[in-house]
Amino acid sequence: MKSEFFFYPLFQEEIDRLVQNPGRKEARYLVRIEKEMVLTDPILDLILSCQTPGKFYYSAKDDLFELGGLGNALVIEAASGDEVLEGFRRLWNRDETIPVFGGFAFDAEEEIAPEWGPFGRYRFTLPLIEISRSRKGARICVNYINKKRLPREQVLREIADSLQSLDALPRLSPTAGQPALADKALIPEKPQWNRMIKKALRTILEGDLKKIVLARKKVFTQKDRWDPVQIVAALAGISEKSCLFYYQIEDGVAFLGRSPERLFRMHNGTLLADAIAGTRPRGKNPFDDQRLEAELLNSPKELEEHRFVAGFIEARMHQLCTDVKVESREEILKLKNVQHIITRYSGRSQKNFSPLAIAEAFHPTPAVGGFPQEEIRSCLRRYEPFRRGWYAAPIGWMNRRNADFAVGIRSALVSGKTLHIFAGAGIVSQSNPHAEWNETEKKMDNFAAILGEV
Ligand SMILES: C=C(O[C@@H]1C=C(C(=O)O)C=C[C@H]1O)C(=O)O
Ligand SMILES: [Mg+2]
Repeated sequence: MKSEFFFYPLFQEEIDRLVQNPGRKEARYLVRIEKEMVLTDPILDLILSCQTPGKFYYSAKDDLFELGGLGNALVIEAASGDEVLEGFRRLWNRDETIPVFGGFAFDAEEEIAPEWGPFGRYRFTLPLIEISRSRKGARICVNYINKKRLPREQVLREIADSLQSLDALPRLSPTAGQPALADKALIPEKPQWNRMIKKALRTILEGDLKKIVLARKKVFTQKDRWDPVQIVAALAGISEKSCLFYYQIEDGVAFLGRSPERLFRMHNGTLLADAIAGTRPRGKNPFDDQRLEAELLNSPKELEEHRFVAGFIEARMHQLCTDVKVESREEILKLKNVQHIITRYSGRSQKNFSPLAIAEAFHPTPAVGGFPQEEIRSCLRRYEPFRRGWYAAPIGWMNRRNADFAVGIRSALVSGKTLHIFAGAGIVSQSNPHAEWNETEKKMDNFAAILGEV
């Protein structure tokens, strides 16, 4: 992972050229220098090896686009989506294709739990260094927001300084070895989970709600701080078609995961969305795996769970799009430890909705909230013994028109000495508390393997 990649030499020539040809004296609001490049190192390795406190990485499940960021040019922390869009208005007036990375809390009305404090309600970052890779190739950019309206020469000097400071940082390699665990807490414990599920089943029986997705978490405490780099590097090594996301806000504070679920992708007016719900473990051998697949695709309980999601996504697609197509219906999605039922949709976005407004229209889908959507947040506030923070909420990148957001599941929050690992399960009328517990256990297996948990 150790990388010998240096940023200043890449931009030095261009910076010198701009200094020598000042043109106008005042710099613009956004100073951005872009470079196409041949990149041999994986973007994730570059991001992880650099010891700057703020950084992120995102790769979509179909590998169409990868984005990494180091440092902060502009961070918008906000209480609403509108505030976020207002925060990036000037940036996108200058160039609407510039991507920013971030997300928002599962329940933006809820009080923020202390461990989620640095993430806040909505948070998006325009990085100092932006590295991306698409089918067209790799590109590296440096961004500077000239809030103080400094003269151009000074801005260029500041850019050069920050690049040199990045280059001067010692390069990180992830720490090796097993963690020295001091404590492991299950929130809730199994008996409380059983009570929670039974309560949800009563609510469903009474007919108020039809599906409630309930979550639990494991909190691992170590004597020393967790190394989020070690965890995300291990997640990246899993071969599986899923989104990889990493959002580090401060040293040792990061939200990361390997999510099979794309909330949506918006690209030149085409909207793609997945409905994923209904679960079985992977089999011990191909024969066993096939048996479990058949069981999943024929189970009325799993199909019911899935169809609440598919029906909801389909309805939303019709509100947002024309030409709505079901690309595939009720197929199997195989992951490392589990398999799900997946239905895929596409459509043409019919209005000028911002990607953030689309994310808010979908979230929370019945895959992670429940059905009907309207009452679910207040219901979860009453049922779950912890606050979800950003777990199961949209996370990804957007510019003014395009976006790719994952649903932040199969995820963990690293916060100093504590590591929170999350998983939920869709409760429907035929759910059984014990089976749903086992399902969530399986969904945490990626992390269990990393932690060497038995
Ligand atoms: C809520 C999670 O996953 C969701 C719940 C599923 C289910 O209950 O079958 C399957 C996939 C996701 O829609 C999670 O992984 O935390
Ligand atoms: Mg389920």
